[in-house]
Amino acid sequence: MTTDEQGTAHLGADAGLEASRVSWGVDGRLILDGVDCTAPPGAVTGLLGPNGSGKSTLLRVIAAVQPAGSGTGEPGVRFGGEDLAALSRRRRARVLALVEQDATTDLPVSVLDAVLLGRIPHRSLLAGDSAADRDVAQQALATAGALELAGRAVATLSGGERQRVHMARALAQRPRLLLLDEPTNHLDIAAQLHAMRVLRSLADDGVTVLAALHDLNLAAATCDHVVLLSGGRVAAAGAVADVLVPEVIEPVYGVRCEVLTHPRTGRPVLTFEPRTA
Ligand SMILES: Nc1ncnc2c1ncn2[C@@H]1O[C@H](COP(=O)(O)OP(=O)(O)OP(=O)(O)O)[C@@H](O)[C@H]1O
Repeated sequence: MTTDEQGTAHLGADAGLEASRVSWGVDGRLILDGVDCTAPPGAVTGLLGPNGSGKSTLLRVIAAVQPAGSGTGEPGVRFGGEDLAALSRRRRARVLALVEQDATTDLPVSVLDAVLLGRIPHRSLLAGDSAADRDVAQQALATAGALELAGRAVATLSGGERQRVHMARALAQRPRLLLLDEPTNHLDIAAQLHAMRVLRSLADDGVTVLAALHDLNLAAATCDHVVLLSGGRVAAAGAVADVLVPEVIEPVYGVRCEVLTHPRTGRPVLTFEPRTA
């Protein structure tokens, strides 16, 4: 692994994510059952699935917030060829950032200070924030559309404003692997599109992006690849046009689904009805 002057970690040239046969259980219940999940560099990969299908759990296992349980075979999460769980916490935090669903920040800190937390893995242990760290944090706030919030107390922010700050904190970390759990939660439609444009631009810069999303149309419009979970297993994975089809979506979500083609982009547009209709 090499590191540039901003402290960004660079693993091997092929720095994609490969999670193999990931299993995780609690209280005797298997929540993830032998999940394979890949996310290539330079792409936005959507992690889809109904409520409770295991999306958050998988992101937490990939981020090594939760240790992978013992499955069959040799379960593991590799990024750029390296075993993420084997890296030290500090080294891992220089490689990946996780934006958790409804992450709360109860600390009485300003938005700028919260975003500066993303710089901690990049500076020496006893050093405070440098001017360069502050620049990176300001840039991250601007990219996330939250620069005007910099002086506010995090505790006073609305749900959508907090979501932007969490994104900014992750951007300030300058990760090579960005994991996001419902990054468009609480965001209005313009802010959702902005957030997805930010992810696209990061992917264009070579960052590997894996985002759990509920909105299948947002995934259809913006993702390159999708991994669809159902009951802790992978129901389907691949290109958007191959996975977001009625034969796959209807049994997993228990709805009727039709797929149209967007007249301008050519991407799929999905419509849904209850199965009984
Ligand atoms: N620590 C835990 N203890 C008990 N059950 C858990 C724990 N963590 C997750 N689960 C259960 O595992 C299942 C998968 O949860 P997870 O949060 O990963 O799903 P999800 O796909 O992210 O759901 P959602 O779309 O509703 O956010 C759920 O049934 C959840 O209740």
